[in-house]
Amino acid sequence: MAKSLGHFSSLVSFTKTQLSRQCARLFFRTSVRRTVMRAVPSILSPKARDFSLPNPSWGDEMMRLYNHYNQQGGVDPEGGGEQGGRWTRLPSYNRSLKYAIGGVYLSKIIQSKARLFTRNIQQAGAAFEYVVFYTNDKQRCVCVLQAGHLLEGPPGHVHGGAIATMIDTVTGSHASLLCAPVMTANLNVNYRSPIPLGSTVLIESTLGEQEGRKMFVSCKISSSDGSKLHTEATALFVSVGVSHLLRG
Ligand SMILES: CCCCCCCC(=O)SCCNC(=O)CCNC(=O)[C@H](O)C(C)(C)COP(=O)(O)OP(=O)(O)OC[C@H]1O[C@@H](n2cnc3c(N)ncnc32)[C@H](O)[C@@H]1OP(=O)(O)O
Repeated sequence: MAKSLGHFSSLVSFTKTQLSRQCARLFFRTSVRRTVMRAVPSILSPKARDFSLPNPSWGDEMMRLYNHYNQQGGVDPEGGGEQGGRWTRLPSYNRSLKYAIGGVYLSKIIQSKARLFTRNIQQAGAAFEYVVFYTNDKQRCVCVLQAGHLLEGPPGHVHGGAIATMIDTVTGSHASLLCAPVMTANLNVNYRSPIPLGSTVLIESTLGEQEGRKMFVSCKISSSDGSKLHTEATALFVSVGVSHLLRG
């Protein structure tokens, strides 16, 4: 009896060892497969996430203005006419590199941890929620911005640096539509009235003179109903070669 029990326990321990080896192999195989299956689409995927699409953090005013500009054939509220009167949404990625051909792949190779300043907060609605639209003739852009609680400067209001960041982003995106890549050479900001934290505002960018590689762009931020002027700015962008960016 004791002998047969001994046989039984050694059989159990043998089976256990075999089983654990099999399990380990299986686990290794499935986890490797899982890792590869997860990595492959992200490496091969030609699509980058577009951050300018609505998410649940967008409030009523943000959604109302998004729908207003996003409507097919939505017209310019200031009556820009047939040519400049229709708005097209500009996609927005977490690296400007992703706008380039093959940029999704390049962003995995070049400084893969780098992220666009305005698109690097994980929590939706906590910082910059925005969408940019441009007119067909590319003379004007409008950005609908919902300023989240992490952008505080003076109590209850948006930080001046965050405002300048959004002006640089909108005017820079505008200039890039016409002649990418560009770099900001000069930015002048006049703060006229504070922007309440959590509010939705309109950032309007208008193309000014173009002189060779130089592009002058003006910009204003107003309350979503247009009744209050918050900020005015002018910016100069200089178009640069890719080598200028790589030179650092
Ligand atoms: C999708 C998200 C978009 C976000 C967009 C964000 C854009 C950014 O924030 S870029 C980052 C901040 N900017 C920088 O770091 C730029 C640093 N500066 C530079 O790299 C260079 O000085 C640069 C590219 C601006 C100009 O250099 P370079 O290409 O050698 O041009 P350069 O020959 O000096 O000047 C070209 C013209 O611009 C004029 N210019 C250059 N800088 C300035 C300036 N600060 N003020 C006025 N004019 C200027 C020059 O006088 C010259 O004019 P002209 O042709 O009439 O003689």
